[in-house]
This record gives sequence, structure tokens and C-alpha cells, in this order.
Amino acid sequence: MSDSEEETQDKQLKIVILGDGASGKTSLATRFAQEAFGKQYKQTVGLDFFLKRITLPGNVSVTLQVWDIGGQTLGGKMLDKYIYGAHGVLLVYDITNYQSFEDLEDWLGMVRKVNEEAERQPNVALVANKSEDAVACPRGAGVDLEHMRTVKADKHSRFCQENGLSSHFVSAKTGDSVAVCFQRVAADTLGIKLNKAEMEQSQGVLKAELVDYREASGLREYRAAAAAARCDKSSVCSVQ
Ligand SMILES: Nc1nc2c(ncn2[C@@H]2O[C@H](COP(=O)(O)OP(=O)(O)OP(=O)(O)O)[C@@H](O)[C@H]2O)c(=O)[nH]1
Repeated sequence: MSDSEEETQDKQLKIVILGDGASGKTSLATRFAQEAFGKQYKQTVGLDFFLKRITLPGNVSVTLQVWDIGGQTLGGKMLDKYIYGAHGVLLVYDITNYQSFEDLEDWLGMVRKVNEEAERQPNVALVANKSEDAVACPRGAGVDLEHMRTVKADKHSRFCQENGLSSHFVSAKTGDSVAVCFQRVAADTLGIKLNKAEMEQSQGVLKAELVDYREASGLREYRAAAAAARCDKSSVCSVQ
């Protein structure tokens, strides 16, 4: 085996998941690493770890060390230590909880502060969780949460653009687009481009059509942003 092959096989990246309590960080980590989802909320105290090996384009094998940080750690004295050395960050909010979106300024502020002297800042993805009802369910099931959505797509997009974040609409519950946001931060870190097919491959049901009455209730813009986020490698919010 050549040196470069060996090097490729040994890659490990630290990916930190941040965001308010109950936004779905543990659910995203368990969906990604264990393909499981639990309805019951159990608060993470401190942090949890997960490991998952993925293969990126070019047959690059990389192990992601996923650090699931409890939402209560914001303002606590351990948070900077948890963030330190991260290659990638998932900034997670719950689309039905506006406060969880507003608080991302603080979470992102911590990421920037901890890395202010580092050679490079980690790649950060903005992750709108609990999006199953807006982007995945063609009709019927899940309409309730969509009606409860409080964070509009234009706010999400603006936050991405202003801060140079990649953009993701996901559901830990259904699994939609969960893998791709982890892949994206890993790929960005390693300077690997994911093409359209690779982005779509891990998205499955997200291509389902939405019914018209939802379009009428202002979903068109949201859908366009979600489509851009998941299908277009030159997405408006991509990390340059
Ligand atoms: N409908 C829906 N519920 C979700 C989704 N993701 C998580 N939940 C629920 O939201 C609640 C909180 O999820 P957690 O994953 O524990 O949240 P957390 O961000 O890790 O919370 P802390 O440990 O307090 O930081 C749980 O009841 C989950 O079942 C989702 O995509 N859709």
C-alpha cells in the first residue's frame, strides 16, 4: 500500500454538533451513526460521542468523530474545550422554535471565538431540523409541524450568506438529508466537491412533490431554498 493510500485510510475528522436544547442534535447524531430515531427527549448532559466511517468521492474513507454537545452548555466553562480543534460544525435549530434560530448567533460566536487564533476556521453547516413536514411529506402526514414552522426560509438563507455557511434542511425523524450534511462538512474540510448525484443519493424521499395548497401558504420560497440546499452544488449558501 502506498503512503498516500495509508494516509487516506486513517483520516479522522472532529465534527461538533451545536444548538439549543431539544433542537434535535442527539437525534441527528443517532440517525447518522446508528440509523435510529427515538421520540422521547432525553437531555444530553455535557456531551456524547459517536463514530461513523464514510466514503467520500474519490474513494476517500474518513471516520467522523461526532461530538454531540448538550444544549445547556452555552455559557458554560467547558464549551470552548468541546469546540476546540473541530474540523466541522453543525449548527442545529428547530424550525418550529424561533428562539433556537436566534440563539445560533451565540453558538456561532463561540465557534469563531474559540478558533480566532487558529489557522483556519471550521466548516460550518446551518441545519434546519424537524423539516420533514416541509420538504419530505407529499401530503397528509406531518402537516402539523409545517403549520408550526416559525423560521422562514429567507431568514435561514440570509444567515447562511452573511456567515458563509452551507445550508441544510433535514429531519432526524425521517432521516431526510441527514447524511448529506455530515458529508458536506467533511468534504468541505478535505477540499472535496460533492456532485449533484452524490448529494441526491443520500436524500431519497426528498424529491417528493408537494401539494398545491402548501405552495399557496408561502411554502414556495421555502421549497426553493430547500431545493437549492440539497440539489445544487452551487447553492446560494455554499461555503466558498
Ligand atoms: N418531529 C421531529 N422531532 C424531532 C426531530 N429531531 C428530534 N426530534 C425530537 O425533539 C426532541 C429533542 O431531541 P434531541 O435530539 O434530544 O435534542 P437535543 O438537541 O440533543 O437536546 P439537548 O440534549 O437538550 O441538547 C426529541 O423528543 C426528539 O424525538 C425531527 O427531525 N422531527
